[in-house]
Amino acid sequence: MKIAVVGTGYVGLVTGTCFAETGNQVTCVDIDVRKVERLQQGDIPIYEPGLDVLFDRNVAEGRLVFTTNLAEGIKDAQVIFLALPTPPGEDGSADLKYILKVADDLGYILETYAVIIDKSTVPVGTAEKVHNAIAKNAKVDFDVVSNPEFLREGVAVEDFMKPDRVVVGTSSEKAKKMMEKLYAPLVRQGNPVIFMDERSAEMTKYAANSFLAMKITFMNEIANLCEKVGANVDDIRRGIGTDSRIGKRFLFAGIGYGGSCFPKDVQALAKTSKDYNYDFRILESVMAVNYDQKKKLLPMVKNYFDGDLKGKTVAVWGLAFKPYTDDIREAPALENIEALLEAGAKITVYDPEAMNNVKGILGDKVTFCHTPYAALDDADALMIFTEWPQFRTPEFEKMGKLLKNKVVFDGRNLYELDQMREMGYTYYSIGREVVIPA
Ligand SMILES: NC(=O)C1=CN([C@@H]2O[C@H](COP(=O)(O)OP(=O)(O)OC[C@H]3O[C@@H](n4cnc5c(N)ncnc54)[C@H](O)[C@@H]3O)[C@@H](O)[C@H]2O)C=CC1
Ligand SMILES: O=C(O)[C@H]1O[C@H](OP(=O)(O)OP(=O)(O)OC[C@H]2O[C@@H](n3ccc(=O)[nH]c3=O)[C@H](O)[C@@H]2O)[C@H](O)[C@@H](O)[C@@H]1O
Repeated sequence: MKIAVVGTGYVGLVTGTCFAETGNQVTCVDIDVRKVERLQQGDIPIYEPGLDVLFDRNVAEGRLVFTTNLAEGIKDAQVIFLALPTPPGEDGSADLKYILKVADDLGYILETYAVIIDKSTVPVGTAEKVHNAIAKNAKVDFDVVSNPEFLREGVAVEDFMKPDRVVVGTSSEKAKKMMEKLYAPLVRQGNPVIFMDERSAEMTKYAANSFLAMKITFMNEIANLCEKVGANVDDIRRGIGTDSRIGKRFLFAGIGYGGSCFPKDVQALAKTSKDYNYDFRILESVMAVNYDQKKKLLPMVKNYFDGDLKGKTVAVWGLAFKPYTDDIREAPALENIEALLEAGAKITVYDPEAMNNVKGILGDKVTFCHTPYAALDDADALMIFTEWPQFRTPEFEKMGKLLKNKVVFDGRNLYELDQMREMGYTYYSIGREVVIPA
């Protein structure tokens, strides 16, 4: 099939590359001239494990090309994906200006029937808005389909190629046939496509992200209670996750959810509820709890230093909002670093992938280090915000020699309590007893 993908951010690039990999001819369009130049030179602007191999192969074999020209990019395309940003507007609703602008342009330039696919996360009713925006000027027949994306950063290729499910919202038989053909290679491998109407598909995406955010938040609240009652949240996770009705995944208590999607999507669903005069109380709680959770370790650090962080050096491990990505959008580490700087602390940081992205924001306000151990040298404490695998089994003796105080504030529960006790560390984590050396 001939496919156009408009927007080559995370989702656009993965969508385009994966559909090229399944034998389609894909043109990716972006207005960011520098990004397109980089892509044309074979340089991927994001860090996403496994994407490079597919990208290189499909570029080399001519199935994946890039342009800044929308008319050129969509020419003869049977399907046109819109993988454009939907950032939160001032009132929390998803801002549709990027999508509606492209929809408007498409009306003028569509030359043959095409299925326009909303891949972005968009509120209920958007397919209709996109349809109307195109229809204003369209001279040919077209359909608008909702096909939300469920991939996770860091495992995006795997999620895209072997999805738990593909959701397609359409009321057009013609578009349905096209979507069946498009996803046939995935269906043949046993990955189901679930068809429904457009509004239900749009809601499915928000329901999925909000449910997962709620699941994490529930565990964070259990963790906070565990600290008070003297229980261990990791045991609770194992104890309830084995119940197949609950499931093992997304039960890890921590420093709050971040990233470019959960925070904005929970907020957007709350706004949709308000617009329809529905008081979605759970969502309000999820947002409030997560706001506090992100700053949870700060009082512990302040308390440890008797309320005064002036002149103290805090080493930070992990900047990305989660491992296997360089994405720092809504990353808990950033908020914490800003607060620590404000309190007068000095910061040394290490992250295997995200430091370049943070340099543009924090500049020389923090010291960027080339190894996790370099960040510890002469630091007064260590804080951990991202569970990169390399932080899981560090050389504790070496760490103890580099740190001025053997104290760790761990937002991801990476270490066993007994292990830290034996090593003589003071160890604060989430939803577990504080380890204080005898
Ligand atoms: N990042 C993720 O893991 C996931 C994101 N989503 C959703 O997918 C959508 C896109 O997200 P990301 O890929 O992260 O966004 P992004 O912000 O990384 O990329 C969007 C791209 O669109 C381009 N763009 C903006 N206006 C344009 C125009 N008029 N013509 C052509 N290109 C234009 C930008 O230059 C940028 O390269 C959002 O709605 C998001 O909620 C859904 C699932 C996963
Ligand atoms: O709409 C989106 O953009 C995507 O949002 C999330 O994917 P992503 O943001 O890449 O990352 P997740 O792995 O879901 O993690 C989100 C946040 O939750 C946190 N988290 C996750 C799991 C957990 O058990 N505990 C926990 O605190 C992570 O640390 C991270 O900050 C969803 O998992 C994807 O299905 C969805 O497509």
